Amino acid sequence: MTQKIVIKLGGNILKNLHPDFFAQCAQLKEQGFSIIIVHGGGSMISDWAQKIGKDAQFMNGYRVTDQEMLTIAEMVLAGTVNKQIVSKLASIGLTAIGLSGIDLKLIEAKQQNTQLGYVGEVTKVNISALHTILEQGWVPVVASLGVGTNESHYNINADEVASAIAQALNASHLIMVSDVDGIYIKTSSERKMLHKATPSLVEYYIQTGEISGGMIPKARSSIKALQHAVQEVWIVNGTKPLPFDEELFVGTRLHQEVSDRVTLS
Ligand SMILES: Nc1ncnc2c1ncn2[C@@H]1O[C@H](COP(=O)(O)OP(=O)(O)O)[C@@H](O)[C@H]1O
Ligand SMILES: CC(=O)N[C@@H](CCC(=O)OP(=O)(O)O)C(=O)O
Repeated sequence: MTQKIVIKLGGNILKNLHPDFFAQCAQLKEQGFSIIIVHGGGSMISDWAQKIGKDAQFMNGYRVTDQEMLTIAEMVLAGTVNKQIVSKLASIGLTAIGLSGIDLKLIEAKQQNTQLGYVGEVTKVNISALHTILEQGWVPVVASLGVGTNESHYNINADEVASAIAQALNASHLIMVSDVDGIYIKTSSERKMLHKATPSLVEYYIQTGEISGGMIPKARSSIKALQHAVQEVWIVNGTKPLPFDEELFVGTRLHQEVSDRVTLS
């Protein structure tokens, strides 16, 4: 079976993605990997909300989403952002199909927390729909929305959608492309990048408050993916080329606890 790589694109990085990013996606496909792109667009949702005089409000990295904000999120994520990425992939010769988690009921969800309104957490990924798309050799580009029972729609953190898809597809890698080099940790005298870490270390830094804001859902989603057979999660800066050369790796590389590792002989 072909190995799968899930690539998550954060909203902040979309305007400043390294010019080679899409060509690198094409190279992965040429090398025989299936790739799945999941995207957010948090900063664009906030910009459009502001245009109609609506302030963005967050709790632990999640956007408080009332009906009006959900509508903005749907327009921005499934509309402009999704189609921009599809067009970029098409421009380098890949056949990309843009979907939101609502299409094909790709992402089923339930309300995460009543205080957040229409924010969902993933309950199910429609794997057979994704397999059908991948079997065509197409690249699915998934906007982070979900559908609940009674057809309600939800705004879902894109890191969580990417992680759920990586888990469901048994992806080998989940690559979180963000606007920071990786996870930074403050020591008494300096701010250092965490180059390699296990889930328990990441959880520790969430508890100490070193990891905060939007990095909390990213870190927790990464931990979940690793607990479900994803071999590695990378948190990398999208202004730089994807670091496929191990020697030149820049970013945070998260791997399973040593005792959890499955060795293939
Ligand atoms: N320990 C940390 N290391 C790096 N970034 C952190 C850390 N704690 C909080 N952050 C914040 O998390 C942000 C990344 O999360 P987010 O903005 O949601 O990214 P994305 O849009 O790529 O999903 C960083 O820009 C930074 O402001
Ligand atoms: C519930 C929730 O917070 N949803 C996110 C969905 C977009 C997202 O995750 O975008 P980034 O990847 O750019 O952060 C939001 O509304 O901002």
